[in-house]
Amino acid sequence: MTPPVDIHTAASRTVSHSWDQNNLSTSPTITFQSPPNSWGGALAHRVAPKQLKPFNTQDIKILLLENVNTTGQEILRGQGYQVEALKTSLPEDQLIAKIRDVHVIGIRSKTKLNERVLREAKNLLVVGCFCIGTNQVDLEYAARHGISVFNSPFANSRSVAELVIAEIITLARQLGDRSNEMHRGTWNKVSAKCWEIRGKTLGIVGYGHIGSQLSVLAEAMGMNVIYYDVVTLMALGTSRQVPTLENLLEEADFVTLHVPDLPETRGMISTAQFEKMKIGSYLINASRGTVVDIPALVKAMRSGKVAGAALDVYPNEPAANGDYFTNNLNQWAEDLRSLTNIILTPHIGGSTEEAQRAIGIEVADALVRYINQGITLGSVNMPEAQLRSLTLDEPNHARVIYIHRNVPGVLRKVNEILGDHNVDKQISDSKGDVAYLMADISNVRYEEIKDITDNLEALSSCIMTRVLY
Ligand SMILES: NC(=O)C1=CN([C@@H]2O[C@H](COP(=O)(O)OP(=O)(O)OC[C@H]3O[C@@H](n4cnc5c(N)ncnc54)[C@H](O)[C@@H]3O)[C@@H](O)[C@H]2O)C=CC1
Ligand SMILES: O=C(O)C(=O)COP(=O)(O)O
Repeated sequence: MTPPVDIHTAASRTVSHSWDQNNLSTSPTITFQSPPNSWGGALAHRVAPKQLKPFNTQDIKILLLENVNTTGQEILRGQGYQVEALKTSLPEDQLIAKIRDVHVIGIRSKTKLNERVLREAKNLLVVGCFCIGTNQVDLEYAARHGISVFNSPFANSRSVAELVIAEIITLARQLGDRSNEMHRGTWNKVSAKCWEIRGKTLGIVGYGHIGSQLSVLAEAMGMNVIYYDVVTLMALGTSRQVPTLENLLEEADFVTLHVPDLPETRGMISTAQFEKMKIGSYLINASRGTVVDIPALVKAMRSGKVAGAALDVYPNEPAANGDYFTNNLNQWAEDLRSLTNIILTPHIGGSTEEAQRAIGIEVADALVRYINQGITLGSVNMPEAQLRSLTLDEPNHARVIYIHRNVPGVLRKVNEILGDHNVDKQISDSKGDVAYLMADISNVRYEEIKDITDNLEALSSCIMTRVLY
């Protein structure tokens, strides 16, 4: 095909991984649509954004796992992308087979995108975590291979906080047990060891989006709130930060965990911590299953040290709904099921209509912005870079995106390559070993785009190059 001179009608692949020469698309002719209005004020501007190519949007293949909300699916389909949406996560081998083919993957908390899986993802540009946690993705490996990762940092925080409030009262009044008894036909009216929550102390471990929201709700119900966090944070209401986890455990009637999955938080609540807790206190974990040593919890509950617990998360969680909560999945599952006053829920902390809709919109918008415009605002593993959109007033402009290793001298070399053009605007930022450069250049002829791409890819620092025009 003879390329036309006008870059607006040009058809050429101008995005590539330096480590993979598989074409993302070989015949793109349709332009991208404009980003949605939900970008918000910061990105809005008066002149209509130009539709950037080179891809036929229908060439962009997206795999959505774990029942991503239809709001998100519709935004992506509205762009013309090919979207396959599955209700469950996939076993690793099936995931590998599918991920080889796609440019974008959307997941929730179950799908593990570890190095083994990502190594096979030769065409992958971007990952959307349609949830808060990103511990299921090897963020560093992804960044080093030019794959940006986005999430929704707080759209389900309120849902988790409300669930925890419900659990505090449910545990204090042994509602789960009374309800189970009634379901079995047993009337068992008791008040022994059933309490009001008014005046009791709630200890929040991790005072971030969820912990701080919970703090406000708990105080409104008359609880005293203390919290422990590795950083010093402003206390909301009359809550109080305590200096150590031990202080919190010794003082709290209810301990609730809201920390991310990190090496330091794994097994954070184990035998030594249960020993510090008050006799007859309660434990709630809606963070990650790795944070609590479950056999130690079982022991603490059998001994009466812990009067009740609510667990929403587990070290191993099944890929789909079904009768999976057995010892085959987690070796202590039957022990947990045999305890009284324990609420076991299947990781539903963020599972409300409101949260899932909001997450769908937020993450899908971020993916569209990244695919169509290269904007990394909100990325959890790339430097955040934003340039205002190219507009129809700028006909022969191109946006150069260069993801590269963060080593000295790169900018000079890139600017030599772009040197024959006027660089209208440029942004460059780094995060650890990876840097992200975006430059809008003017007076670009179609023939020059391939040269620019080839020259950038020839640099030893190159991770991935995209030229949008
Ligand atoms: N059950 C569910 O469905 C959901 C679970 N989650 C989990 O909840 C976690 C917390 O969520 P957010 O509040 O949004 O996170 P966040 O990032 O806003 O807050 C986490 C807080 O934990 C603190 N922290 C980190 N390491 C710590 C340590 N070793 N000791 C004490 N504090 C520590 C941080 O400084 C931060 O203030 C998420 O990472 C996710 O794993 C989130 C949403 C839904
Ligand atoms: O948002 C999170 O981190 C959660 O744990 C919720 O995960 P989910 O979307 O329900 O798989």
